[in-house]
Amino acid sequence: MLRIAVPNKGSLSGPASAMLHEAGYQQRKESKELVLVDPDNEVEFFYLRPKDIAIYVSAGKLDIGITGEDLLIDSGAHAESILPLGFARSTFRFAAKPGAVKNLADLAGRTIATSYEGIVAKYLAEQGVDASVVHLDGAVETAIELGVADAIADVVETGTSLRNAGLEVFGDPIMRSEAVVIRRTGADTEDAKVQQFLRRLQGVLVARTYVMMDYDCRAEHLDAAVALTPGLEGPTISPLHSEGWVAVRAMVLAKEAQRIMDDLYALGARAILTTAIHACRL
Ligand SMILES: Nc1ncnc2c1ncn2[C@@H]1O[C@H](COP(=O)(O)OP(=O)(O)OP(=O)(O)O)[C@@H](O)[C@H]1O
Ligand SMILES: O=P(O)(O)OC[C@H]1O[C@H](OP(=O)(O)OP(=O)(O)O)[C@H](O)[C@@H]1O
Ligand SMILES: [Mg+2]
Repeated sequence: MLRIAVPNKGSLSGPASAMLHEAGYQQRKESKELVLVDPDNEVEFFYLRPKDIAIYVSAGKLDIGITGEDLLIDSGAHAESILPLGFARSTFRFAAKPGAVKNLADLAGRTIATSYEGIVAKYLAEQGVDASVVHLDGAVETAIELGVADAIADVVETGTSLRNAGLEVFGDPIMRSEAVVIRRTGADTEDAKVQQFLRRLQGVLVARTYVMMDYDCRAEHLDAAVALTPGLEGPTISPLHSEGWVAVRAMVLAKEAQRIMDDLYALGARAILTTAIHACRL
């Protein structure tokens, strides 16, 4: 049985379970379930606090886990990312009242509130800034107003939380993060079960990113059409019953599909269709 850690709460939890479900795995029906065995797929899921996942995986009892890159770094655990998953994308930044702190050097001798002490302490040490760090569990943006800190370091996605608290970022982003699959550093990822799990998730990522495009075009326009839809290995070309026409089928990036359809139409292609891909193995 492959043993996998899955976030039980917060921003990572819903999208992680949705991705596992799309990859054909059973997922828990209610949020109080802590362990779920999926016998058909020979997988056991452990629903754990996102901050703890890297620590469990590094201890070696769980084969892999899903967590945030920032949480992985913050934990300092002996674990590494093996597959980025494209959700829970965020940056990690310093912020303060406008004008109160202009740059990193201004933080010397000041207090910074954060839920990610590991990341902040490491970054300050690398940058040679001597500041105090105070740990808060969440809603860190309020710490300045309530006099607990001079600045904060927190996850920023849209920036709404900072704006609502009347704060402004300063300095370079400390790091960028997204959800990732992790394993214990140096663990055997050639293991067939781990490889199968990763291929399933990669299949979901591809199915979310690409659509299948079909169209008919005149044989003399085929080269120009194929340049627009090169596919992954190459498009499938089939003869049509009508003399001088061919049918073409290729995967294209979903976000480019409408532009490609316009360009194909302008070339004289017709019956241009796109269909969703539900699952795939490349
Ligand atoms: N608003 C957000 N947008 C995108 N990613 C986010 C956001 N907030 C947190 N994350 C990401 O989610 C992970 C944090 O997960 P975690 O569940 O600990 O925090 P949370 O979503 O803030 O939940 P909680 O309410 O329990 O603090 C990190 O990888 C972080 O980068
Ligand atoms: O830039 P934004 O789009 O506003 O997103 C960032 C905010 O989202 C998360 O907070 P969450 O709602 O999880 O509350 P928390 O601070 O209690 O963790 C994070 O900690 C930031 O506060
Ligand atoms: Mg949070």
